[in-house]
Amino acid sequence: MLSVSNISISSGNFQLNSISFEIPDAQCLSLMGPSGSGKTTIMEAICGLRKVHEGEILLDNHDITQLRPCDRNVALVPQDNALFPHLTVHEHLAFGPGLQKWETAQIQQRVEQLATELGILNLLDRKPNMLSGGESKRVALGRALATRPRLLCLDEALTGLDETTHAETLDCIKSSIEREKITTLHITHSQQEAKTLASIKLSIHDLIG
Ligand SMILES: Nc1ncnc2c1ncn2[C@@H]1O[C@H](COP(=O)(O)OP(=O)(O)OP(=O)(O)O)[C@@H](O)[C@H]1O
Repeated sequence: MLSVSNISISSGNFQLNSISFEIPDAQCLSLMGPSGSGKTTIMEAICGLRKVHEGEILLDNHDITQLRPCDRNVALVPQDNALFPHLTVHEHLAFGPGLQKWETAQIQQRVEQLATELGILNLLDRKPNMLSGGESKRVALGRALATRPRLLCLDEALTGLDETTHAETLDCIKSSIEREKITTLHITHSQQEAKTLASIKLSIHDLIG
């Protein structure tokens, strides 16, 4: 469960105060609202990429408010995927488990499991410049899920895909979230995405009053 209590965050002159919300275990919350209203700022604070001046963020009752991003057990899929140009798909999926020093056999098992579930088993030797938009998104999702984080953050993760790929990738994300039983924070402008993924829908206006 994610519990955000009365946090204050700033980006330059932009300031958000007293932001509070909860996401129960294994549920997906879709956060919606106009451009520039602060959705990404909130997500970045939860990921540890932005300083929280007041309040606290609890993940499974563990206070992560001031932890380093890598110590939070939180994974992010950014809008542009941020894949590593020099790494293969296999290396992307193995990246997090490798950093956490998993045993080689465990890493291989997890890579094969995710690649199978995400439908990218045939792409394991490719680098990002040889992937389509939908394939790149699946790789970014696989990399995010690899270490079995406690929270998945999807920041407008499906923007820019054509209609068919969008629908297929949305289904793929929904299946992954359900299979992995992962608590998810999803930022979107799309009612359709929210309807498909979310058990809780929240407008940023509900948070800032
Ligand atoms: N590094 C920064 N320095 C100054 N202002 C910033 C910085 N990052 C974001 N902002 C400002 O903070 C505000 C909130 O931005 P944020 O990206 O959180 O909005 P958003 O709701 O996610 O928007 P969008 O839907 O367009 O992605 C905006 O006014 C933006 O200009």
